[in-house]
Amino acid sequence: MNLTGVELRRVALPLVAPFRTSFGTQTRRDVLLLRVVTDGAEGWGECVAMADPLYSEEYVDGAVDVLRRFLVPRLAAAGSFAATDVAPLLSGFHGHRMAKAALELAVLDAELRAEGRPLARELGAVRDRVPCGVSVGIMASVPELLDAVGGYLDAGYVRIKLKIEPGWDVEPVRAVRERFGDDVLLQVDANTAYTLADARHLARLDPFDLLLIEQPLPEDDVLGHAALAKQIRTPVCLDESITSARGAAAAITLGACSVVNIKPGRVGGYLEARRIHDLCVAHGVPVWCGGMLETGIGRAANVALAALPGFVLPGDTSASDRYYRTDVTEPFVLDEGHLAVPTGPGIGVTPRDDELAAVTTWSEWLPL
Ligand SMILES: CC(=O)N[C@@H](Cc1ccc2ccccc2c1)C(=O)O
Ligand SMILES: [Mg+2]
Repeated sequence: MNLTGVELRRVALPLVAPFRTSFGTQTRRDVLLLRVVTDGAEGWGECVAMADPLYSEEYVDGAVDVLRRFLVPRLAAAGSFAATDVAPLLSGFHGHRMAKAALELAVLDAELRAEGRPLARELGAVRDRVPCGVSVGIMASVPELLDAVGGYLDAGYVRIKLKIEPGWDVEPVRAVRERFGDDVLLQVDANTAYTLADARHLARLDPFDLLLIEQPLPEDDVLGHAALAKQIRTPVCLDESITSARGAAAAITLGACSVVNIKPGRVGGYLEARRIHDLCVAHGVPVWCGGMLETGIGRAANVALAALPGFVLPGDTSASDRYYRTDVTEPFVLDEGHLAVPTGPGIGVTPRDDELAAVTTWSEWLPL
């Protein structure tokens, strides 16, 4: 396949409600979308980086720069190539996994659309719909949290994830258990907010039968997570720490995690995400699909990935209206707690021109 050009496009989407985590409060999403034009078809990709480097070291302006100056020119110089060539072609550039993932997805989408093949089948999906969990932010009070959780359970979400941080952890978890009972699938996500010195405090979550505690310690503290896992009963799940299949193998071997949150953007793309899935399945480690408040473009690809056999826990593949009043694609709507896996060629969704124009803040065409 030959690339004829890449369009970089930033869209601004207000969130339906502020989303507070241990690294700050978000009220809008500044998303970088990619449209790749090839001799065969067009393809869409989404970069999950935030506007500010608060979740990871990547941020939107940096992704734009590295794509414009390094990643796209590298592909342009390669002449004809397949989607599986993208990661090797870009491997000389260190890091920038979210930018690389966006470009790889756009090329993969174009390639599959040209051949009329759905992404889900290409990745090895075994289901036509996936059960959906929801990520619930830190709230101003426990009553507000309980209202939010009640609303999501009424909407049909099959798993609740509570953002936690020091000072907002045991009490909200206890309140949710007391209000909604022991059968609700419940987990927490600290986004690196604790240290190993908090182990005894985190062990106070053990009585609440959580599915997992996600990324309690800093992303580079794999040994700390292995030590913590020996001091608490709640299974440790890693998110920010897992950036490649090699890193996943090391974390599992060291006993740093017994569950993995797979986010294609964080690990450099959907093909690396599938490699991590395969590796975790081989080790008997359950995986689930994380979320980065994607638009329908990234959401469609995540739902396809979440349909692979090793994704045995509900993911953060929530409906579009969890975050946005309107989406750039047809919205993903929860149906009995599930989202349907797109069946069309490629990612199976396409942005609506009117919606896209309404939320576009900037775009640039990179001719090749
Ligand atoms: C659904 C969920 O909790 N996602 C991330 C955290 C997160 C939270 C807020 C975000 C705001 C803008 C962009 C990315 C974001 C990611 C996580 O699992 O750790
Ligand atoms: Mg997380």
